[in-house]
Amino acid sequence: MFILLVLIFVACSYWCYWSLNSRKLDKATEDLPTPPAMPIIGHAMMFLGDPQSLLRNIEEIAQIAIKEKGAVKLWLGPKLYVALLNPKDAQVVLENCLDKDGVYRFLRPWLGHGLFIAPLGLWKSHRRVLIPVFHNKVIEEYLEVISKQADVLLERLEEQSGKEKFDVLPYITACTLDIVFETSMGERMDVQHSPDTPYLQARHDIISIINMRLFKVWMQPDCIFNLTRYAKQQKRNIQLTQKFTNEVVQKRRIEYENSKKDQTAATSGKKLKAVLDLLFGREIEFTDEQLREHIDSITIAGNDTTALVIAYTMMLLGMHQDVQERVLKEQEAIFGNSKRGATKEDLQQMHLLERVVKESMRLYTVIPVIARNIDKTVFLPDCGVTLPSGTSAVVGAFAMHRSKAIWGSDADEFDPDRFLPERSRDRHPAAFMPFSYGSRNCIGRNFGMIIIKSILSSVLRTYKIEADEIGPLKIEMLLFPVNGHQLRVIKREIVN
Ligand code: HEM
Repeated sequence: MFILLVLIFVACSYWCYWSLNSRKLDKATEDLPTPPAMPIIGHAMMFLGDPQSLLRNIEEIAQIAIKEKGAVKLWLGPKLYVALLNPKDAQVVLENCLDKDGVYRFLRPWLGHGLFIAPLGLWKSHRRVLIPVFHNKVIEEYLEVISKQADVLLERLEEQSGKEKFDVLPYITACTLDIVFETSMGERMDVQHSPDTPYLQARHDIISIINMRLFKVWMQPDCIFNLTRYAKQQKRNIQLTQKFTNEVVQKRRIEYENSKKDQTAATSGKKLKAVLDLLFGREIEFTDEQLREHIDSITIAGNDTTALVIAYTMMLLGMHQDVQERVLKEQEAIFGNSKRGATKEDLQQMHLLERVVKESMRLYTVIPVIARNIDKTVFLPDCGVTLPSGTSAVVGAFAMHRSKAIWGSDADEFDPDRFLPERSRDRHPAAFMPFSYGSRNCIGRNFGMIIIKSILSSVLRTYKIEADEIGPLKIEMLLFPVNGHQLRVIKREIVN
C-alpha cells in the first residue's frame, strides 16, 4: 500500500512538473501556429504510420508554416518541437544550437560518441581534430580509388545496358560503399563483386531496426524495446559490425606504432593514407573505441547519402534529355573521347554538372530534416519568436528547398541554371542546405561532391540514361522514391 502511495505521489509530481513546464513553453511560443492536437500525445499521431504518410504529414505541416510565419509548433507528448522553414531562423538555430536532438539517440548503441551524434563538449574538440582529415588536399588523394571503383560500376552496369528499366540504387550503393570503406579504413571490401557478406547484412539489419523504432512509437522506450526480439537482433548485429571495425583499428594501430619506430619505412612508404591512418598521433590521442566510433559514423553518414544523390541525379538527367546533352558536351570538352577517371583539374571544370547536382539535392534533399536541441534561448528574427531552452527545433530542409517564396513560382521544376552565380547572388546563404549549415554541418561535403561528380562523369561518358519519373517519395531516415530509382542505360557509341 505504501509503495502504491509513493508511486502515485511520484506520478502526480511528475505530471505537475510536466504540465507547468509545458505551459511555460507553450506561452513563450504562443504566437506560432499549431495544427489541432490530441490530449497528452499532442501531434504524435502525425509521425506514425508508413514512411509515405509521414512525408505527406510533413508536407502538410510545411504548408501551415508557409501560410503563417514560416514556423509551426508541434507537441510530441511532453516535448515541444518548432519546425522552421525560414532560412534566417534556420541559420540562427544551426549556428547557435549545436547539440543534436534526442531523436538521434537510437543511433547511440551503434555509433556511441562518434562525430555524428557526439555530445557537444566532446564534439567540439573532436571535430577540430577531424577537420584537417577532410581537407581538399587530403581527399583529392582518393581520386584514384574513386576512379577504379567507377570502372567496376561501369562494368557492372553493362549487364543492364539496352535492357528494360531497373533500380540503379543498389549498383551505386555498392560502388560508394567500396569507395567509403577503402578511403576511411584502408580496407578493400569489394562489395561491388560480393555484396552478401555477413558484415553488410548486419549493417542493413541495424539500419532497418533503427528505422522501425523511429516510426513505431511504442518501440521507442528502451524498457519496452529491450524486451523484444529486435533488441537481441540489434545487439548481435552491432557486435558483429563493431568486431569488424575494431579489428581494422587494431591492425592499423600496430602499423602506426611500427612506423613510429621505423621512421625511414614511414617516410618512404607510398601507401595511401586512409582517414583512420590520419587519426593516429593527433592532438587528441584517440582510444581504439573512439576511433571505431568515428570510423563507423563516417561510413554510415557518408555512404547512403552520396549514393542517393548520384541515383537521383541520374534519374533527373534521364528525365531531362536536353540537360543530359549539355552535360555530355561539357564532359566531351574536358575529356574528348577518353574514358579515364577524373582528376581534380577536370572536376573543377564541371560547372554545369555541379549545378545539376545542386539542383538534384535541392529537389531531393536526402537528409530532409535536421533536428537540434535548443540548449540556450534564441530569438528567431523571421517569425519573431524567442525559443526557450528545453525545446527542440526541426529545420525542414526538404520543404525549404521547394518553397516558392524562396525559389520562385517554378520551385518544383528542375532548372540547374538557378545555381548560376548571377541567379544565386540575392539568395539567403542558408536557403540551400543539403549538407546542413553552420559549424556542425557535414564534414564530408567536399568529399561527397568529389565522389558524386567523378562517378556521374564516368557513367555519363559511357551510358545514355533514360527515365520517366521519380514518383512518390518516402522517408526512412533518408529520402527514398517509393518505387526505387528506375531507369534505363544504353551504351554510347564511341565516335573517333
Ligand atoms: C551528398 C552526400 C552527403 C550529404 C547530402 C550529407 C549530408 C549531411 C548532413 C545534412 C549532415 C548533418 C546531419 C544532421 O545534423 O542531422 C551531415 C553530417 C555528417 N556527415 Fe555528411 N553528407 C554527405 C556525405 C558525407 C560524406 C562523403 C561523409 C564522410 C565520408 C560524411 C560524413 C558526415 C559526418 C561525419 C557528419 C557529422 C558531422 C558532425 O556532426 O560534426 N557525409 N551530412
